[in-house]
Amino acid sequence: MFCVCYRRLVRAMINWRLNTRGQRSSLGSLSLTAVSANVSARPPDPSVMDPLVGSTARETLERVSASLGCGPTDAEVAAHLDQHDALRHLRDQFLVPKIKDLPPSDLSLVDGAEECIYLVGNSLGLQPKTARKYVEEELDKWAKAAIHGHTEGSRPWAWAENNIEELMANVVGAKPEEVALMNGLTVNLHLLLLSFYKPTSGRHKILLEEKAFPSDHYAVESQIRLQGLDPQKSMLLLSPRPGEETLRTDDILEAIEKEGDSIAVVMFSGVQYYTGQLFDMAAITEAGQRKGCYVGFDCAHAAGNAELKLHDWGVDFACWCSYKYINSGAGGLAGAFIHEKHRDTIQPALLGWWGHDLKTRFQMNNVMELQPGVSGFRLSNQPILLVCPLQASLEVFNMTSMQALRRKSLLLTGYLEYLIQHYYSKDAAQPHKAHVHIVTPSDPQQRGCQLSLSFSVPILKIFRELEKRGVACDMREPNVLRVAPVPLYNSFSDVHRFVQTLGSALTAGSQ
Ligand SMILES: Cc1ncc(COP(=O)(O)O)c(C=O)c1O
Ligand SMILES: Nc1c(O)cccc1C(=O)C[C@H](N)C(=O)O
Repeated sequence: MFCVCYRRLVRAMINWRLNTRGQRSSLGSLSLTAVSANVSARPPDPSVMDPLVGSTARETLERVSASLGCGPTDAEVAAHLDQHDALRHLRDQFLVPKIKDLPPSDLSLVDGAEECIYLVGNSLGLQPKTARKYVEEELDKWAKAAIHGHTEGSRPWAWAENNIEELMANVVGAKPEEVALMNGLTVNLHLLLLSFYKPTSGRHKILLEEKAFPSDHYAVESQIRLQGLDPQKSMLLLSPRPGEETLRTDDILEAIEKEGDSIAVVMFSGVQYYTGQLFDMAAITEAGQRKGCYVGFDCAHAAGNAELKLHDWGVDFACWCSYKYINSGAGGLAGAFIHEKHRDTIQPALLGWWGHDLKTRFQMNNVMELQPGVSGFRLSNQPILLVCPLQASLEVFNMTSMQALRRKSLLLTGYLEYLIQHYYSKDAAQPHKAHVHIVTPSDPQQRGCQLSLSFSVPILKIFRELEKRGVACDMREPNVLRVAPVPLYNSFSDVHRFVQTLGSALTAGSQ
């Protein structure tokens, strides 16, 4: 009985691979044609969209407004930038909630029929339109073919996640075999630390930011305890200089240089969740490895946001969730990366059958044939219902490139910064006027799309007033409002509407 099933499975795998090889390449060229058709119908104007051409976002905005005969803060500029945005069509791939459907909206203040101003893709990305279709396909398959779904259809459950690894690898700058899709982010961080954190008496520390995301902090703390060590002695927390809000790259590198001999693992975030600071991952990796440390990154806020080159930078390991910028839905399937240089040397501490070579996995002879690299870290079969929305989103990423998204992002976030500074900077002539301070670094190379804002008036009231007016953003204790215009689906008009709405919220919230 088993032999029959197993043979059928292997045959299905082989057939599937043979059939889809052709399909996938033709799909690839199809989608390319579709994208280039779109672009050629409405050619992008690089002098409008590329802030590098105009040097800075500010210069681009001033140039565009001069050509339109208006001021840089006028809504016409936003409309013009949207019109010339070569990625504009990607918004149509997502479901943007209407204001009336957001629970905190106050319909006496805003038109509920309008789309909300969604600036919280840094916490939960929007739903790709094809997500529901893909999930329904698998529910249908389960209903009609049940057990046969493991091997049948366009998304055989037994290896469905393998088929989207390449798409994910493109987003994080990795080779497909360096990426695994599995578990949640914190679970993956633990699995990776179990293999990379091998403390000795001399080299036992983990270096991380002082205000790392709580789950990362707890993961590191508990890994240190698991090794019988004291977090007080082995957890090295790096804070900004007194009076400063973000870390200087030089200070990070200096800490590594100074403490490196006792550091086992440098474990930073790619983009800091609270401040929005994008760390110089290449420089941190180089500095850490020069001192003999392993260097890993939590890319939760960097994946799908910044242009990552995990492979080229030689990062040892990384992990990320996929429900923020990668739009896979709450609790979506997370990612893990191990550089190919560790393919045969770094072993998983914990084993499960999904780490076994697919070709012989279902022979079930209890003799492990471990897949090399990160693939061997898989434990359980992957939840197909989580693979579906992730596939839907990665296919949208595949319609463009991280380079093109980043190019738009620089201008989009630069535009947000410009408008906030223009309207809401501290004004010595009006000391009682509420003002906004941008915590995120002003250097575009040191940030992704998020700006973290603090206020001269109580932040909670401002947040509530924004929410009433159809803005989705979030607040993080103690004192920032995070605003993230995501280049995949946000428009310049979203940013303009947000800044206008912020004016009303500041007035209402200051009373
Ligand atoms: C930086 C960072 N680390 C860890 C987590 C926790 O992720 P998860 O709950 O998916 O394990 C999050 C988000 O919730 C995060 O932003
Ligand atoms: N997953 C979340 C939840 O269920 C409730 C509140 C927040 C979250 C988040 O994912 C938070 C997110 N990682 C952040 O950067 O704040």
